[in-house]
Amino acid sequence: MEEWMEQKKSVILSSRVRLARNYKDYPFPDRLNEKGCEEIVEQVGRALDGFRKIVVGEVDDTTKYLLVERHLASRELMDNPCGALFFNEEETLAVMVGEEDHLRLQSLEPGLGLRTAYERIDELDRKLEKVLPYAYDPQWGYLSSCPTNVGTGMRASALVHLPALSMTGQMDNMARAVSKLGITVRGMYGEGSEPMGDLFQISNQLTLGRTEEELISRVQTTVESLAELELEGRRTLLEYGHLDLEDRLNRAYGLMLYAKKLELPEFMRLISDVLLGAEMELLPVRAVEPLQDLLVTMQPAGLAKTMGDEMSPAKINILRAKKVQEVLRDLKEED
Ligand SMILES: Nc1ncnc2c1ncn2[C@@H]1O[C@H](COP(=O)(O)OP(=O)(O)OP(=O)(O)O)[C@@H](O)[C@H]1O
Repeated sequence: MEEWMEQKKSVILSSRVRLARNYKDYPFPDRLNEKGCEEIVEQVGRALDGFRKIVVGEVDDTTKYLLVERHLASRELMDNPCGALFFNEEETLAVMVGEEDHLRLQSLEPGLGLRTAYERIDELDRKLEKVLPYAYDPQWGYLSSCPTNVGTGMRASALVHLPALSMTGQMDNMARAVSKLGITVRGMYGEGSEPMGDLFQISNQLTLGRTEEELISRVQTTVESLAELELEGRRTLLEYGHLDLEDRLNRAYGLMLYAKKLELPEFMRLISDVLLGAEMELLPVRAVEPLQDLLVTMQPAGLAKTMGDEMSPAKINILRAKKVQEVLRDLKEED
């Protein structure tokens, strides 16, 4: 049982719960003028204690991309210059103002932590509701410009790594099957993002007509079932294609150890295999967590920041290869 829990932890990388909230006395964001947006930013800022504030229009592109890479903000928020992001020091709580809704409250947790994430965001939501005039209807619940967000306004999601299901060509079928249960499968950066590195975001499709607890339970059960199927897939690969699997994983490891430049799509493909190899103990890697961290730190804006804000793709690719090798050498198990 303990071993299963450990393995499952490596499949489920992080959890997020977000709540969509709107003001009752302002038009929805697509009709909101700049003045209205600034007023809401100001009021939310006053209601939040100890949060860092970033106004989208006041920061450079690298900082914007970095916030998306760190999963603190959505891509959509970054298109609104008067929008703002507030987040706490631990980066576990964030509030986006001026996204698809006036407010998007989000809570992030490592691993499968949907309930903890929900409790934390619920506490913040109750605090804000006391001072901000939310648009709420006793029959429909929280109101939103997009019908899929009316009701609880909640999306609960988990970011999962499913290389065995991808390798065996089962992901399309899985996505179709879970959609019948009201579950959506997206890429790692959410709506509209292509899956990379066999990373998928699993979340509830609708927020109306069910309680928060029901929605979380449904996402949690689906994610746990997918994790079980993934682990089963790994066992099958070991049993029936051991040599092919070892060959593929070692090739990825070798490329990562010796490449002089790594573009993002290639890096994401290789890191997925190397993570799988480390988790299955088929590669000489001592620990998995530093590899998981690379999924965030090796994205372009994070690397550009370490080079002093220069977004030159060629230089970023060289730096990525160098940094990955430092980590892999540090994690190498002696023979
Ligand atoms: N489980 C998760 N772990 C880490 N980050 C996540 C997770 N789920 C979502 N995110 C991040 O949240 C951001 C928004 O994701 P997404 O577009 O799916 O949600 P949303 O904006 O709440 O949904 P929508 O606007 O479609 O109703 C993305 O940048 C994504 O990286």
